[in-house]
Amino acid sequence: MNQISDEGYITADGRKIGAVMMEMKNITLRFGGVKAITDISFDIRQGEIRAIIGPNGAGKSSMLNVISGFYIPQEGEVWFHGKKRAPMRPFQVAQQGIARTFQNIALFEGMSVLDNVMTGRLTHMKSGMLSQAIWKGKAEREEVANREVVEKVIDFLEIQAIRKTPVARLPYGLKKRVELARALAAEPKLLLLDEPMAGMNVEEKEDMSRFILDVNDEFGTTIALIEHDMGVVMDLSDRVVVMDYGKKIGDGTPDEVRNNQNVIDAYLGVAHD
Ligand SMILES: Nc1ncnc2c1ncn2[C@@H]1O[C@H](COP(=O)(O)OP(=O)(O)OP(=O)(O)O)[C@@H](O)[C@H]1O
Repeated sequence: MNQISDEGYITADGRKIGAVMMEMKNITLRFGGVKAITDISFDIRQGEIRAIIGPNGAGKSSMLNVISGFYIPQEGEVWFHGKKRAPMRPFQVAQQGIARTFQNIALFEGMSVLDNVMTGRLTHMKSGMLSQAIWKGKAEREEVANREVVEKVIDFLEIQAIRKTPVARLPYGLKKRVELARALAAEPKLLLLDEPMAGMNVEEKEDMSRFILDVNDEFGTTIALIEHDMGVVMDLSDRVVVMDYGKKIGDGTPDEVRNNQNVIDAYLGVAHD
């Protein structure tokens, strides 16, 4: 990686990373007496794959929840595309182009893969029930356009064969892929992945890693992910934020983080899942 300038940097593998897309400034989040996040600042750049790592309870999911609007921090500011973000609800954050997957799969188990992925288009649907009744043509055109995006995502993630299958019948690894498909159907600018490889076998992890890299490469999607598998994190990410007990203890390229003594002491040097 070359030096980071305002415009961005070139990664070791030659990808062009752009300007800052999202900036977290001095974020503090409390749950009653528990401080989940203490005064953390970091940024995510256009086109980057950014990881957040740290031991259990470090505050990683809380941070992802702040980015996606599920939690409003008591202190600090969230900046997106150069503007300070007012406190907003998750659906408003989604409308700004931020989509996410969850640590525990959150799909509609009884619905087919196709219908689950279609729900990813909800933030793009402009026609309400009333206008659908009055302007049937417009609603139909919208439906066709939404279907096109969804079919493209289904092809891209190679899940055509299971498009009609109810999610409940799928093995775990495929469910995770369907969750990724639903998030991608929203055509996000920033994709948040909460432990995308958790519970997967080696082969499933390899598939998921490839899809994450392909999404970033093909659609230019910026990705922020939480992951415990260090091999995966170090392979996939351009830069890594390390959290411990709600504080930031490291931030840099995988190599910088790997050689950071605080990080080794708190996390990398000890056994973790
Ligand atoms: N909704 C909540 N109410 C109260 N405390 C919470 C809540 N969510 C998180 N916490 C606390 O905040 C701290 C950070 O939790 P968080 O889930 O963000 O950590 P994490 O790094 O994602 O952990 P893990 O790797 O185990 O998922 C923990 O002490 C946790 O108990």
